[in-house]
Amino acid sequence: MGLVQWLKGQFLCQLIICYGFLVSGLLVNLLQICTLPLWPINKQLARRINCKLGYSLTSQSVALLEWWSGTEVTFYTDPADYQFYGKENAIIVLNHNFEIDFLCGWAFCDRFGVLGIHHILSRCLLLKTHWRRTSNGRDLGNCPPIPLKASKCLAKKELSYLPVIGWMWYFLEMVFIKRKWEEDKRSFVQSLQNLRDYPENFWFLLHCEGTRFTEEKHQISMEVAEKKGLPKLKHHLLPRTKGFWVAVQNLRGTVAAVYCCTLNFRNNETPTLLGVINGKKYHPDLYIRRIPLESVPEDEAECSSWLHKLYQEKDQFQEDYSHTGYFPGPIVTPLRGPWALINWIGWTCLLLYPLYLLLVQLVLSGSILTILATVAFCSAATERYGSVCR
Ligand SMILES: CC/C=C\C/C=C\C/C=C\C/C=C\C/C=C\C/C=C\CCC(=O)SCCNC(=O)CCNC(=O)[C@H](O)C(C)(C)COP(=O)(O)OP(=O)(O)OC[C@H]1O[C@@H](n2cnc3c(N)ncnc32)[C@H](O)[C@@H]1OP(=O)(O)O
Ligand SMILES: CCCCCCCCCCCCCCCC(=O)OC[C@@H](O)COP(=O)(O)O
Repeated sequence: MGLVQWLKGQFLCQLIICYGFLVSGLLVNLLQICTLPLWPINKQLARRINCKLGYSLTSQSVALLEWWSGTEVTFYTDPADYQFYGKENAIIVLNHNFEIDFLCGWAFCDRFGVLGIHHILSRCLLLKTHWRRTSNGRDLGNCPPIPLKASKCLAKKELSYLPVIGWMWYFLEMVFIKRKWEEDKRSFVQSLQNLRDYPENFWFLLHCEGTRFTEEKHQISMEVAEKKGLPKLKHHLLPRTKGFWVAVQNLRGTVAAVYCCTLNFRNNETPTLLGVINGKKYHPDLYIRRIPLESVPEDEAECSSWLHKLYQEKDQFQEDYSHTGYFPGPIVTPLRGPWALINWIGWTCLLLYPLYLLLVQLVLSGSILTILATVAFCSAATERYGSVCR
């Protein structure tokens, strides 16, 4: 095992990563709260600032996935569709089987600039074009318009209470639901309507299955499929169609396409967040199909059948993948930008400095007892953590 791989497995390194994420997250939350007075004055500016703040947090987990654990998503898609990615608003329909599917989603977003900021930095720092100054919606600088992007999702209400991530999503105008239609319908429609004048291009993620796949849930949902006379699915739960239909209806004219995304991992890997933090490399494959929104029926019943048919196709892709290890279509490799890593290193350096001062103070305090107690605590924690991970 190389030194770098050994370091990745060390509790102290992982503790530093989690410390950095949590403290920078709370700082981001605080800065987001500071934007509150701006909302009534200049809502679009407040939204843009929140997107950038969101990027500085979310991209840390992309850096963790791609640079720390070395996991790279392999993208399968039709090259004719590829040209649209990152340049239009879209609804993303994704299977929900893996603990780190959201991380792979963010990595996908980042490759196409939909996570937040890197296009601006690329242009301003790498290509040396002028900073885009906007006023009354016009470009005043002489660089071409820069696409500004954001990722959104439909998530269960409980996630909005999570410190750091949930609070950040609140400011990013994620759509939260209680998964009880009667209670959700008003706020769901309102949240979708709010996205109609969102100043950034966005991708809106919908897990139509409504919950993560387990064998037990699969069995129950296939009983529902049987009662409804629908073909059984092997790799997916039966999709809930109401949320998809409402999203499509409310985002028509705003969103150009549905991206049907099917994610799987090679060699039957069962990836975990802890594994990623431990520096374990996984092998995700993501198949993306672009379906123009006009081909999704407007009528609720027809839209429902359309979605069921889509899931039957997705199920077939997964079945073929389980035999061949491949999705259809050529592999495309969008470039990995350096910004997620630069942002992560920046935060880590900034937040490690107070820790370093604390350490110096500890050593200078000269108290052997305190130093020994600290070393003993760290060793015990490392040992305990090591036995949990093994
Ligand atoms: C690799 C990634 C690629 C791309 C990613 C790209 C971009 C990423 C972008 C952004 C990322 C940003 C952040 C993401 C990060 C992390 C967060 C990720 C996910 C969050 C996870 C979640 O929270 S998932 C849970 C929330 N989502 C949903 O629930 C959506 C699906 N549900 C619905 O749409 C529902 O319709 C509803 C919730 C809106 C309403 O549900 P309700 O039940 O009240 O009404 P319905 O009409 O839908 O249901 C009643 C009908 O259902 C039938 N029924 C009963 N039991 C079942 C069953 N087990 N399965 C299926 N159907 C069932 C029942 O019979 C009723 O049928 P009727 O015919 O009588 O209507
Ligand atoms: C640099 C360190 C980075 C550390 C990264 C940590 C990031 C934590 C982000 C948490 C994001 C939470 C996303 C959770 C998705 C989720 O919650 O899925 C489950 C639900 O669908 C189904 O729930 P249910 O139906 O109730 O079982």
